[in-house]
Amino acid sequence: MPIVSIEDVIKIYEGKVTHRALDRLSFDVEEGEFLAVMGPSGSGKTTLLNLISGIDMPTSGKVLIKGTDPSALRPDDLARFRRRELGFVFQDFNLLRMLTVEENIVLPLTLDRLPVAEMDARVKAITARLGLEGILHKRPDEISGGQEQRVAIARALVHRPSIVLADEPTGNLDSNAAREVLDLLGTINRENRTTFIMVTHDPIAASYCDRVLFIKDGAYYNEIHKDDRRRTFFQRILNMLSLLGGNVDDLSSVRLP
Ligand SMILES: Nc1ncnc2c1ncn2[C@@H]1O[C@H](COP(=O)(O)OP(=O)(O)OP(=O)(O)O)[C@@H](O)[C@H]1O
Repeated sequence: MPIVSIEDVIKIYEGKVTHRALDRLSFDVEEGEFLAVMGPSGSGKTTLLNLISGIDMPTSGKVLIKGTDPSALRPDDLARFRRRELGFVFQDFNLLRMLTVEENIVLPLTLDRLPVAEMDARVKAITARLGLEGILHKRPDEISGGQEQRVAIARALVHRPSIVLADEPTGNLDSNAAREVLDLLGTINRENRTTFIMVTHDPIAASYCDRVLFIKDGAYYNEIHKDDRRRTFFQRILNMLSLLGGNVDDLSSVRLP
């Protein structure tokens, strides 16, 4: 059974002007997959992540996460379901500036009222894994962007979610920090079999994934699967983006590092 199923989903925003942000979109994500979602600006990528995370509901069609329809859950159950099953990584890190690195990472566990010894053990394990031991008592303003994103990833993983949703996780990083973060996500994906769904505009970031799904005007456009070599996969992603058109950055300047 797929871990995420998007079944004929339509999302219409009602307002002064109604807007169909997703248009009969269907696809599955398999457990342990690392999926990138790409598409021009306004094609519905964030809307899709909001539906998967249960922040918003489809107008019609179904979103199933491990067979559960989040929109059918009561608010308390939905909150618990999101905390247990999902982790989130954002472009701007979303760390709490007043808290230390360690406090930011432990935060999701305090919401689940785990015993202190269990929380300590989990924070130790994840910070060792992500190489954050040396900065646990620093605050976000005292560390680099790449370190901030690693802290955000530790926070997303500390409660061992089955799915991590990442919205432009490398959008605010320089190319070296971006590569480190992508390598880290890839390692976690392989070793823990955590499923990743990553929205990105960046073909280099997408080339780290197993599959890239392209959407246009809220509808499925195409998808490509990784082959043996990242360089040729990257080139195929670029080709698809140029076919897709829309507001895609000047691709002629993009080169695989
Ligand atoms: N709350 C809302 N009310 C009305 N329209 C909305 C709302 N949120 C998004 N939209 C519209 O729905 C469409 C899809 O938006 P969405 O943010 O999902 O696109 P996106 O692919 O994530 O874009 P970007 O790459 O620029 O972040 C856009 O045309 C947007 O203007």
